[in-house]
This record gives sequence, structure tokens and C-alpha cells, in this order.
Amino acid sequence: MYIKICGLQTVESVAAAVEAGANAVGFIFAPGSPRTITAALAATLVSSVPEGIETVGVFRDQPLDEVLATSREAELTTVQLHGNEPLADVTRLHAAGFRTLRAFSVAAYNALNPEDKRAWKSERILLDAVEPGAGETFDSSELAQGAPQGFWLLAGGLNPSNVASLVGALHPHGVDVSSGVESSRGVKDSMLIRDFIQAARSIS
Ligand SMILES: O=C(O)c1ccccc1NCC(=O)[C@H](O)[C@H](O)COP(=O)(O)O
Repeated sequence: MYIKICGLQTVESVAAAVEAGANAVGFIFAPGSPRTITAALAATLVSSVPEGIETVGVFRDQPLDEVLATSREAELTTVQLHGNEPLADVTRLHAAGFRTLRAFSVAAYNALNPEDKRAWKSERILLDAVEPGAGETFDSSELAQGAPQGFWLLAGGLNPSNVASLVGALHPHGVDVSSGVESSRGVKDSMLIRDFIQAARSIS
């Protein structure tokens, strides 16, 4: 079970995620979020992350040159695209040496035609609610058309109480959380991070 803890802003919350066994820590660069941080702060946080744990920058419909510049400055391993970015952007990021995650709302993923679904098949996909980072769950019956065939992460309103049952029902390769490990919007809680990771791993 691959676990990403997203929207981190402090050395303490990064340490809590790393010590609890997260596979990836995420930093928000999309503007307008209470979790948005600068590349300079991200670089400081990334420097505290041991090798082998992915450091993920989250962007939404930002120019690719800006995504690349920020990701290089922060020394990220991975770029998560959370808007309407085309596969060509993912290909350019791979060519620049970054791993990627491409987020879709379940509705947007379902709306892809079979050819597009095949094209995305070899990429790592994150399925989320419509409004990212809002702690909203999506109706899992929306996945009736089928989950992605390759590696995919479940996100959207996960928390320590619901993650095990949703993983048991939907069988993602991993999970991603932000609001569900916060004591108030944008403020991470180390205890909730530990509880979440323990619960997510309890059935895997
Ligand atoms: O977290 C944000 O504020 C955010 C803003 C803009 C684009 C993406 C954002 N978050 C992306 C994530 O990967 C979240 O962890 C994911 O949407 C799940 O969030 P939540 O439902 O709050 O657990």
C-alpha cells in the first residue's frame, strides 16, 4: 500500500509522515490553496526527506516552464498535475527526469474515450473528488465503469476512519490524503498522520 501525505508545510509534519512510513510527501504549488508554499520553503522541507521517499509537487494548469522551474528549485522527485494537463506535458516531465502523477476527478476519468484511457494506461493516475484538497469523498459507484488498469491512487475525503474500508472495497494501489489528517484547514496533525498510515496499512 503506497501512501502519500499531501499539503505539508512544516518540518514537523514532514517528519511525522516520514517516521510513520509514508511513501510520498506532497507540497502544494497550485495558487489559491491554504496549503500553497514557495519553492524555497519546499526545498528546505525536501532536504529533510530521506532518499527513497517521493517528494511530490502539486500543480494545477500552470505553465510547464513554471512547473519545471519550481520542481528543479525545490529538488522534487515527482510532479503531480491536478488540472487539464495533456499527456504531452507528462512526457516532457519524464524527459526532464521527474516521476509523475496525473490527477483526474472520477467523472473526468470516466469521460475519457477508450483510446485516451489506453494512452494514459502506463502513467500513474490519482482519482480524486471534483474539488481537490477539500476533504470531499466521491461516490464509489462512480467507479463502476472500472478503475484505471495501471497503478492508481485513491484520494478525496479519506481519513483514519474510512480509509481501510474504502481500500478494501476499491483496491487501489495506494492512497493520498490531505484534509483527513488536519486539525483545521491547512494545519496538519501528526497524530492523525500516524493514525491514517496505520489504518491504511491495516488491511494490506
Ligand atoms: O490540497 C490542495 O489544497 C490542492 C489544491 C489544488 C490542487 C490540488 C490540491 N490537492 C491535491 C491532493 O493531492 C490532495 O491530497 C487530494 O486532493 C485529496 O485531498 P483531501 O480530499 O483533502 O484529502
